[in-house]
Amino acid sequence: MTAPRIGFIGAGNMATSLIGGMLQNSFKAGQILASDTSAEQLERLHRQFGIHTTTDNAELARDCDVLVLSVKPQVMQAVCAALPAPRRSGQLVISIAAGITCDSLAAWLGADTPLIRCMPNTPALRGQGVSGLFAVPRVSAEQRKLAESILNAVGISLWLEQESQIDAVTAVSGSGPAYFFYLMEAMTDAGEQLGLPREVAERLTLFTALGAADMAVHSDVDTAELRRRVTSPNGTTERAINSFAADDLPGMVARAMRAAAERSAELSRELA
Ligand SMILES: NC(=O)C1=CN([C@@H]2O[C@H](COP(=O)(O)OP(=O)(O)OC[C@H]3O[C@@H](n4cnc5c(N)ncnc54)[C@H](O)[C@@H]3O)[C@@H](O)[C@H]2O)C=CC1
Ligand SMILES: O=C(O)[C@@H]1CCC=N1
Repeated sequence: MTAPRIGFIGAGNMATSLIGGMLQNSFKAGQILASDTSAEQLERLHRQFGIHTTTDNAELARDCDVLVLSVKPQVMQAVCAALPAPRRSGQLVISIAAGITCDSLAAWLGADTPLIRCMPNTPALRGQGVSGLFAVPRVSAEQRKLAESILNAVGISLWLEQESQIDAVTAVSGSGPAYFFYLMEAMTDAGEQLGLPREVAERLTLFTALGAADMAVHSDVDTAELRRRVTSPNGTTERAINSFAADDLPGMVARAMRAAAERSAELSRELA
């Protein structure tokens, strides 16, 4: 069987992360195509990855076995409406856009389109991505496997039973890297305020984050227990954790993630 051709419509941050991760895995540059309105963005991608690029979205729709719709939610309807119809038989469409429902995509692309909604995240670039996937019933087992092969090349993927769960996935892992980056920014700033050179504070912060995440992923015990093991009675960590608790860190996180999930659902209504 010839390698499936995968076309990314919208070649921005997330598409770049996915393409970069795929090329470090089993995918070849010759089977990946990307289109974008920005010639500059395409030139960068072509130089970086050696993939075929074009400003013509329709070319990808004609040539590819899988279309990955990776434009911003606000332009998705116009992008879908401008694609040629009917498309290749059996062509799978994967949308990674926050908040765009399968019903909307089916209305814009045709009711018989095999559709998968996916919420990836940018660590895909390093093969450390995590994605939630939801397929409409008309997607075949083979097409599900094809989607998995793309997302598993850049990390891990989890299938969802209900489409509405994508809002929660967006709040947890889609937006999640930004929360950790924000915490790392704050820890670096605080380390500098405590008298460390900025580069030293940053290095300490980043490797602590990496080490903690790696330990948690490979641990037999949960993160609460791992936290307890760092926290000596009446020691330094206890003071810091008590300070976080007094400022209601868990409540802050819950409110922020609720806001993200609500925004995802709101986008679905706004852009339907
Ligand atoms: N950035 C992230 O961490 C994540 C983003 N997403 C989703 O991925 C999608 C893309 O997000 P980003 O990559 O962050 O945005 P981005 O702005 O970096 O990329 C979007 C690209 O689409 C291009 N574009 C605009 N109009 C176009 C058109 N008519 N035809 C072809 N290309 C066009 C833009 O020039 C841009 O390069 C969004 O729908 C977002 O919800 C999903 C998960 C994570
Ligand atoms: O902020 C956003 O809307 C997109 C979706 C998840 C991450 N970035």
